[in-house]
Amino acid sequence: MISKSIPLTDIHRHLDGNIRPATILELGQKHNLQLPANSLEELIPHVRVISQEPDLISFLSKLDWGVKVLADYDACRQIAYENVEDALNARIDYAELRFSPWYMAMTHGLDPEGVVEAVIDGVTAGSRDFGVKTNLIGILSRTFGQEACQKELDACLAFKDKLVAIDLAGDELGKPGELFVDHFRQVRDAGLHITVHAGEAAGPESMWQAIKELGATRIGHGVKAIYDPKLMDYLAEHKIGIESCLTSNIQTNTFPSIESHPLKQFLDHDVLATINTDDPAVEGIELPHEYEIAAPAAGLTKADIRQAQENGLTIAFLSDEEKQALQKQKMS
Ligand SMILES: O=c1[nH]cnc2c1ncn2[C@@H]1O[C@H](CO)[C@@H](O)[C@H]1O
Ligand SMILES: [Zn+2]
Repeated sequence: MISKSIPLTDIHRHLDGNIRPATILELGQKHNLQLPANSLEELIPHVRVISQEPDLISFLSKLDWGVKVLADYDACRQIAYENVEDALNARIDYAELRFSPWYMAMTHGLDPEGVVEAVIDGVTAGSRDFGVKTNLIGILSRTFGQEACQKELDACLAFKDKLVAIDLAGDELGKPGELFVDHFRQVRDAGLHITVHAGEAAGPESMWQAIKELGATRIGHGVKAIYDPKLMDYLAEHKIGIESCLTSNIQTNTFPSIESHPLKQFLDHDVLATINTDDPAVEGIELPHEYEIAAPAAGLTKADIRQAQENGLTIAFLSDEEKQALQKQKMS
């Protein structure tokens, strides 16, 4: 139920949450690192969510082995490149790939700026070789605190012309947005777009804060808005985009089941909500699964799914000309 006449976008996709298990094994062996298993079959349960995790933090721990094998800049370049090939295999026309330089750098003491450069290199080469249009979003991993976030922000801003936006991700409950007001003032000064993970583990107040104090024009997940009618109205009226990730929200136990997911309520309320993956390799899904299996299970009609696909292009961090060019390609 992916419409062939509308560009397929994935605008919430963590590049460092999408490291292939086979690559984790390969890089671990290449760099003589201690892994929890020596075969793919045994490694999978350590790097992939098998059913539902108790909470967001347990879910996020499944991403850790992926970044622990990033022993040098070549490894960062390789996983960035493979991410674009994965996007092609998922039939994606345009991907916004996001990554946290600090999270990727910290295990092996890499320089976050070197990580940003390597990711840009890998994604640029991948886009050229696989023909998928991409943009990059730098992540501040709130989990590691204000100082680490300032370091990764500095690394991102050193390459600000190669990024379209900055995001705040990680432990939303433990590290609230209030701690990052100064960081996002710098992002606004640099002229980058802002999207923030909010209303996932915390409530609607976290989304208000992201919009009003951090300057977010898009929100990652944002599902808790359904408990605040004023916020639902505000999102629709001010065209704040919602980056929904259905399977992720079940695996993090944000919602108990796919049937209870509120994406349809957003669409019925004329909020610009979209369908995305989040961390595909960790979740064991890809974008077609979200469109063809998860979305119908969440109660979306064919028309709803089409609307969500259209919204993806509408809220993408692209110029009008770039959007038209993508649309034109689908028509030819
Ligand atoms: O669903 C999510 N919610 C919040 N943070 C996330 C999610 N998925 C990944 N990360 C966070 O993003 C950074 C890596 O790109 C890491 O900080 C990881 O914990
Ligand atoms: Zn995310």
